[in-house]
Formats: sequence, structure tokens, C-alpha cells
Amino acid sequence: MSEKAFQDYYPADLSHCYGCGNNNAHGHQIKSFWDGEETVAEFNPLPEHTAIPGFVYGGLIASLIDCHGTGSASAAAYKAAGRELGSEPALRFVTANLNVDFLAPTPMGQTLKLRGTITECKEKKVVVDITVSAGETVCAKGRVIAVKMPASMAS
Ligand SMILES: CCCCCCCC(=O)SCCNC(=O)CCNC(=O)[C@H](O)C(C)(C)COP(=O)(O)OP(=O)(O)OC[C@H]1O[C@@H](n2cnc3c(N)ncnc32)[C@H](O)[C@@H]1OP(=O)(O)O
Repeated sequence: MSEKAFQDYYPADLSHCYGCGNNNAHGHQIKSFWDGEETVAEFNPLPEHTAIPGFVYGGLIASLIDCHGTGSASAAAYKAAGRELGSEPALRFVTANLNVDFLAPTPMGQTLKLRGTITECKEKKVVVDITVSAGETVCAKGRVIAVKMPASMAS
């Protein structure tokens, strides 16, 4: 994919997140995009993301769902407002609630594909439902309730 990801529009001072911040060299730097009305992201787990040899750590999967969810929430909010991604003032969302179901063991050595559906989109709250698949297998599903970032979290 050559277009800019949702996270590429985050201002530099909000790009330190371990899951999605471009400025976090040790983070996952997840990249999310529109695919029609849904959102997509891919991630290739590294050996250090192992749970049991051959299988991916669930905390990583939760982290991917978390940041694909908050990124999707931001993109959905811009879309609902009829605004260009990245236009000011920034519409940024944080996680209020993260719920994950681990449905099948997630194998190492495969690209994980995340697919998000915007279930609810209000001015202050966006709900995103997400699946994580390895090949044809849906290994996990999750729901992110994202709420507009409070002013107290801005630097
Ligand atoms: C910006 C780039 C970085 C990306 C971040 C990546 C993801 C992260 O890791 S963020 C870090 C983890 N998250 C946090 O630290 C957030 C800490 N919590 C908070 O700041 C606040 O509790 C916050 C903002 C979530 C909610 O603020 P608050 O003022 O209580 O919201 P409030 O106005 O009451 O509620 C708004 C809506 O959200 C819902 N809501 C609020 N909190 C929750 C919750 N914990 N669970 C479910 N729903 C909730 C409310 O029910 C309400 O829904 P509705 O409009 O349908 O009635």
C-alpha cells in the first residue's frame, strides 16, 4: 500500500504510542487504511512476540487491536465530519475500553490481517469491531470503545 496511513497524519507530539507511534522506534508502528467502509492493517510478528513456541503472544494481538481501533476511530470521525485526515483541529481518540476474544491459536510466521468495522460513530465516542486473521483463520476478535482524547492528555 502506498497511500499514507491514518497514523501518518498524527502530529509528531502524539506519535509516541507503543502500538502506533511513528516516533517510537521500539513500538509496533501499526499502519491502518480504509478498504471501502472497513479499515485494514497488517502486522508480521517478530520472534520476541512469542507466547508459546510457534504461537503469537496475546498481549501483542490486543495491542494491535487497540491501536487499529483508535486509528480507525480517528479516521471515522474525520469522515463523519466531512474533513480531510490531518486537518486541524486534530481529532484524536484514546482507548476507554478494550475487549478481546482469542478464538484460535495465532501462528508465528504469517502476516496477521486486521479488519475493522465502525459500529458506532458519535462526536465523542467511536466503537470499532475488529478481527485478526492468519490466512483463512480468524484468530481473535475485539471491540475498541474509543473516546475523544481528553485535554489533560495533551502536552
Ligand atoms: C492519539 C494517538 C495515541 C493513540 C492511543 C492508543 C491507544 C491507547 O493506548 S490510549 C491510552 C489508554 N487510555 C487511557 O489512558 C484513557 C484514560 N481514560 C480517560 O482519559 C477517560 O476515562 C476517557 C477519555 C476514556 C473517558 O472520558 P469521560 O469524560 O469519562 O467520557 P464520558 O464523556 O463520560 O463518556 C463518553 C462516552 O464514552 C463512554 N465511556 C467512557 N468511558 C468508558 C469506559 N471505560 N468503557 C466504556 N465506555 C466508556 C461513555 O459511556 C460515553 O458513551 P455515550 O456517549 O454513548 O454515553
